[in-house]
Amino acid sequence: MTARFSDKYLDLNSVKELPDSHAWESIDHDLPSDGAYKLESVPIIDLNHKNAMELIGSACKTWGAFQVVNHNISKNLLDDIESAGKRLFSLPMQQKLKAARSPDGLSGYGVAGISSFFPKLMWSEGFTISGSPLEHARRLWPEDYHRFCYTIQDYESEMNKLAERLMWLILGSLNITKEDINWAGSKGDQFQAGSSAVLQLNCYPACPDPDRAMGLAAHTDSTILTILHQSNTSGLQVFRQDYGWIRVPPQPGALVINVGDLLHILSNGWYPSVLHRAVVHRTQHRLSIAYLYGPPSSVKIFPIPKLVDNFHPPLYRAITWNEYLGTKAKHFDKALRSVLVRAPRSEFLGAK
Ligand SMILES: C=C1C[C@]23C[C@H]1CC[C@H]2[C@@]12CCC[C@@](C)(C(=O)O1)[C@H]2[C@@H]3C(=O)O
Ligand SMILES: O=C(O)CCC(=O)C(=O)O
Ligand SMILES: [Fe+2]
Repeated sequence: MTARFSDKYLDLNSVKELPDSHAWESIDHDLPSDGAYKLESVPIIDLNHKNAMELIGSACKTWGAFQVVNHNISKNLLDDIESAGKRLFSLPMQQKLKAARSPDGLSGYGVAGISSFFPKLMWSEGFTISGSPLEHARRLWPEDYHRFCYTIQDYESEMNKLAERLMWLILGSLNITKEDINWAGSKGDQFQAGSSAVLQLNCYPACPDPDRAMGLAAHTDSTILTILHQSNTSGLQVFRQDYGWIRVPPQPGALVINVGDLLHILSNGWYPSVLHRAVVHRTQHRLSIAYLYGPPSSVKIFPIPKLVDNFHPPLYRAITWNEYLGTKAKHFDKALRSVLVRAPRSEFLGAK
């Protein structure tokens, strides 16, 4: 079912009643923490802690996500990127549409790419930046596009350093060192060279009927890891087996780290990618900025040989980030399964 153009580009900020195009059926809003017992949320890890690596390893295994503090990203930069996002989303709709994402492109303004897999539209707007933001920024602010571009550049370069540091901490917790991965190089310079990250700005306007609306539907990220900066408004939830949806409360200055599908493959299934979603509010709007970090786009990703032995055969075949994004665009939540080496047993094939 495809939504009409007018639904897809509805100005959510001016809608007084939830339209049918955005009204979801049966959203599971019952959180275990609302009930009789409280389950804590993803751990908050101090990167200066002497056991940071072990703490991160155990968070990746049990949650597939954690928050970090003492990450060395300045408050100024976090505030700047948030203001840049606010400035963008508060532009009039006809201005934002000048930078609309083209049907076959990654970059630009529009609904989340995964929208086509759901019968209803999400209560959010997105702006995706892959490569230089110049062309789109010029269309948004013909007179004053530099400021936006500088902020994006600063933010991406700081995030790249943090993402790399986190990747080595995560892999380190599995006893993997820089010598075990040739594409990342001992200096990690290939990562710098290949444009290997995408920046996603998400805006969730206040919603007249939040219980029947979905900000961003449940998904895993097609990345090695994602660094998420959520403004001081709640909304992010992660799914934990046997418990259900758990809130990830905003913690001032902390960044949320998600394990993505490519790390799931690299770790041969030791660190599963985390299913997550964003819900919306009646009165508060919310902004989030996701730094989606991956390998150079044409490097083959496969289970790290050190993690493979007779008892742990490789679960996934080799695939590049580019190929994986194509697979995700086609199979969405069945993408990871389609990269499995062995065909899944028939009972796992599901109805579709
Ligand atoms: C590099 C990426 C990763 C993408 C696709 C492409 C550009 C935009 C990313 C997101 C961002 C929003 C959630 C998501 C699920 C979406 O719809 O677009 C992400 C998706 C993925 O992680 O699969
Ligand atoms: O807004 C959020 O908290 C989640 C965003 C997200 O999952 C994404 O951009 O991939
Ligand atoms: Fe995500």
